[in-house]
Amino acid sequence: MNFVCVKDFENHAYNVLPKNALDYYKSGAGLETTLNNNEKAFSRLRIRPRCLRNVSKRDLSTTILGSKISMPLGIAPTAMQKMAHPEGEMANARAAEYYETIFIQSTISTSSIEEVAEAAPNAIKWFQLYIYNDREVTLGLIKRAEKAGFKAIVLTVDTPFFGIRFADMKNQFTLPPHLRLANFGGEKATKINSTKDGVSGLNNYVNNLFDASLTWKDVAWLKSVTSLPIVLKGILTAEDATIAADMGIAGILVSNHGARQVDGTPASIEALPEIAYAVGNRVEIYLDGGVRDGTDVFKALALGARMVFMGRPALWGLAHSGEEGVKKVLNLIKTQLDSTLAISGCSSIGDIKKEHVVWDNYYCKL
Ligand SMILES: Cc1cc2nc3c(=O)[nH]c(=O)nc-3n(C[C@H](O)[C@H](O)[C@H](O)COP(=O)(O)O)c2cc1C
Ligand SMILES: CCCCCCC(=O)C(=O)O
Repeated sequence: MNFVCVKDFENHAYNVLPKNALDYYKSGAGLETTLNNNEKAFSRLRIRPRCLRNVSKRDLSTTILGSKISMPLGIAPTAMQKMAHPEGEMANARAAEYYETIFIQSTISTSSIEEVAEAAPNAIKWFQLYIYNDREVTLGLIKRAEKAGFKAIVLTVDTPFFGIRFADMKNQFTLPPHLRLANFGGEKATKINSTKDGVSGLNNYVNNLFDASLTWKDVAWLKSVTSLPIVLKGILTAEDATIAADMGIAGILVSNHGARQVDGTPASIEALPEIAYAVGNRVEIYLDGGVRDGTDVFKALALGARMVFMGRPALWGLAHSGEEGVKKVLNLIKTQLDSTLAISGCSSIGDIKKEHVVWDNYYCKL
């Protein structure tokens, strides 16, 4: 079968992944209203194409935190990728390396920081950080990422407590026994299990080991212990974006965590405009959540994002054929973005302007 869009890879993954893994990957929090809305909200945006603009030569490259990338689409951090393919994070990072874009490695990886660095030495790698109650463990992760050549620390700020995900509770999610969280030794590497009906092993792990007392003081602490630029992932309001910008944070990743934390938050693309308006000239802004097509990338850029990331689509690519599958997914979206640029009258990423996109009610008012 010819796979021509992300949905084809998603459908394939639904047929091949074991239930425990598939449910974990695909679920959102609670009733999954926000999960559906993450994708649907993109379809409430309309592109206003401009014509007769000589688009015979086009360039999708841009710069992010000083690094040149070939297109404004990267790979978001997702945990436990070896449940999708035996090479997990290493395959994903290699695909990002091939397409000269950014790979964000999760703290909760089934390949270690060092394994990913060795597998994809030339990829632009960022490290996603969860702050553990044990600050020495946290500091150890930061120092290892610095040593391994990672270019930024992405602090996830939307997970002080773990989201309620019905399927993981029903499945009593447990990490398959042949896998471990490769950045750790001891119980932090393996103790994702559940012994109680209706309880997910993930909630046990996070609610026991992650620091739920985090405040902006801890962001200042992080700034004081690393020389790497810091990106805050999970900001959804202008107020928090303003605090981050005032603190000199390098980047904000507008995200609702793939709608996995609390149902009822806005779609990421709905939250983007107020953040871009508040701090867009002071800090780099990125977005993830529901990006499934090149037109989504175009819309997010028009509304103020400098680049976007995808989470689940890369997992569906991994489940299809590892590194090659992720490359195919990246290539599909890249081709769609190139086509959108051309047909909208843009030759470069810098040509995408906010006037290129409006919310659907714009047309009802005319
Ligand atoms: C299976 C899965 C695991 C995830 N694990 C992490 C993680 O370890 N750290 C993190 O900051 N975000 C994590 N996320 C959230 C993603 O980084 C990202 O915000 C989200 O997947 C984007 O939405 P999308 O899947 O619609 O592209 C995870 C998301 C999924 C689907
Ligand atoms: C074993 C703990 C899972 C940690 C968090 C992974 C994640 O962020 C997710 O959304 O799932």
